[in-house]
Amino acid sequence: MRSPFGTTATPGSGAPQRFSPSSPSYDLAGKVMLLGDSGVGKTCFLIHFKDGAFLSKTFIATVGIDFRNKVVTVDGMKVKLQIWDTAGQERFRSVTHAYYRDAQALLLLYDITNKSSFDNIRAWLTEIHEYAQKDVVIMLLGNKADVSRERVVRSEDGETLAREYGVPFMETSAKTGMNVELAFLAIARELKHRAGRQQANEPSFQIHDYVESQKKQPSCCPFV
Ligand SMILES: Nc1nc2c(ncn2[C@@H]2O[C@H](COP(=O)(O)OP(=O)(O)OP(=O)(O)O)[C@@H](O)[C@H]2O)c(=O)[nH]1
Repeated sequence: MRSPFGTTATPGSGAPQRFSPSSPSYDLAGKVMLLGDSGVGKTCFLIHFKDGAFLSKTFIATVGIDFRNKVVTVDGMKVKLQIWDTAGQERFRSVTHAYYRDAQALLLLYDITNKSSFDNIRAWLTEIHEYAQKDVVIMLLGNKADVSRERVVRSEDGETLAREYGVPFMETSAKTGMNVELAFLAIARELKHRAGRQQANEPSFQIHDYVESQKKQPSCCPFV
């Protein structure tokens, strides 16, 4: 039986189990998908998290879907994130829909320098509600926060939209790395929390509070 977190589960128990020493070197695993319009920076976001590097300026649109694994440590627990990078182009949508169903978390990106990528977020959320699990963790990310001169979406607008849908929000930069790791760490902590892996003395985890307390703001926001 497959557990909702991809870990080995005792048949009938339903709960994720700790891996034995002979099993892979992580305690918990989860599937995360990157979604958003073409060109918002999903591939760069993943590459920055995985390799700490920013890809060249050449934009090569993702074809179909691809994934990378990375293990992060949260309070001594190793959480393997299987991160799926989807193609933002409309013509690949039917392919990516098939992958929504067993994702535990979705990072939904728009580009702060591209208004239509922000305007399309509602349509993305409609698709998510149609195809993803009801309790999927969603985080809204306004990417390319490093290019403040070309900003056309105010940070407040991202915050208002996120509040409307009850999801955490932050601005990010796949170029400088601003809030990139934080987004994945917040997801890993939430997965750990949902799997009931809190220590007895740990306070209950609230993803909104965690993101709000940890996120960095862009150094200057001269948007008028
Ligand atoms: N300045 C800046 N440029 C970025 C950032 N993230 C991505 N880019 C650039 O934006 C372009 C598109 O980035 P990708 O990561 O390929 O976009 P994508 O969302 O994966 O696009 P699809 O694969 O078509 O869905 C590339 O030229 C990147 O170099 C960022 O945070 N800041």
